[in-house]
Amino acid sequence: MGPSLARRARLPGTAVRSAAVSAATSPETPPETSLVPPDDAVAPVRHPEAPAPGTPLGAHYDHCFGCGQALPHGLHLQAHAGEGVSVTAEFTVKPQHQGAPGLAHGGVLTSALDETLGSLNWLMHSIAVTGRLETDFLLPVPVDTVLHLDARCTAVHGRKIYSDAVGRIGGPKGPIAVRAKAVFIEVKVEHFIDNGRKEEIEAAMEDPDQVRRARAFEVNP
Ligand SMILES: CCCCC/C=C\C/C=C\C/C=C\C/C=C\CCCC(=O)SCCNC(=O)CCNC(=O)[C@H](O)C(C)(C)COP(=O)(O)OP(=O)(O)OC[C@H]1O[C@@H](n2cnc3c(N)ncnc32)[C@H](O)[C@@H]1OP(=O)(O)O
Repeated sequence: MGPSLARRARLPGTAVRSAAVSAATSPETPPETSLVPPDDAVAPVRHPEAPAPGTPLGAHYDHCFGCGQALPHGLHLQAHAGEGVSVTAEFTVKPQHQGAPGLAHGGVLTSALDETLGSLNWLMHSIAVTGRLETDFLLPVPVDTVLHLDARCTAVHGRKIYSDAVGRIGGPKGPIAVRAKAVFIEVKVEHFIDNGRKEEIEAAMEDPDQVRRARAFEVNP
């Protein structure tokens, strides 16, 4: 075996001499938004027409990697409305979700958290995209495990929606294997229409169910 990368002699011309750039001060990257809501944030409000607790939320888009049924290798996550602005969801780790042998990939687990947190916005009839998401991985999650997810919205500040989630293994009351905090940013439906690839957007706009699902969230009371 050759020397480790740390001990290997540097190749000519590979030294990086540029000054350290702080993400917080670079004009190209705005500073990170804190995951802690500001003091003047308000409590989230459940929309009066939000589905009753226990109701399955269904997929927002059939080809969504998280909740869609059309992708064979997707997560096929099933979320249910909870009390207030909370949801529960289940995701079964499949062999195609492995990172290390027999264990779920961390990015896949983060996707499951992201999807669950994203579905909270439905209960407020708000369309929002993930702005920031931080995950803690506390236990390894083997293939075939059912991850029991529980998410709630904690605060809203302007277009920023603060939420957190945990994922338990060994049952809905089992130990926490993953947890996350997120800030979602409310957007108009045009966010998708203007930015999505043309062929998928056209197909979505030709699907009356998809248009209904997207438009239903546009008008807040
Ligand atoms: C008819 C066909 C329609 C088809 C549509 C189909 C279905 C639609 C329905 C529902 C689907 C909705 C979501 C999907 C649900 C679940 C999936 C999981 C969720 C995801 O996986 S989703 C993908 C990953 N996600 C992105 O792809 C975002 C990329 N990004 C951007 O598109 C922009 O970056 C954006 C829009 C985020 C902001 O841009 P912007 O210009 O609108 O915002 P702006 O600068 O005005 O900031 C306003 C305030 O947000 C703060 N802020 C801004 N950016 C932030 C950040 N990143 N983190 C934390 N805070 C942030 C500022 O600090 C300011 O805060 P303050 O007001 O306090 O100053």
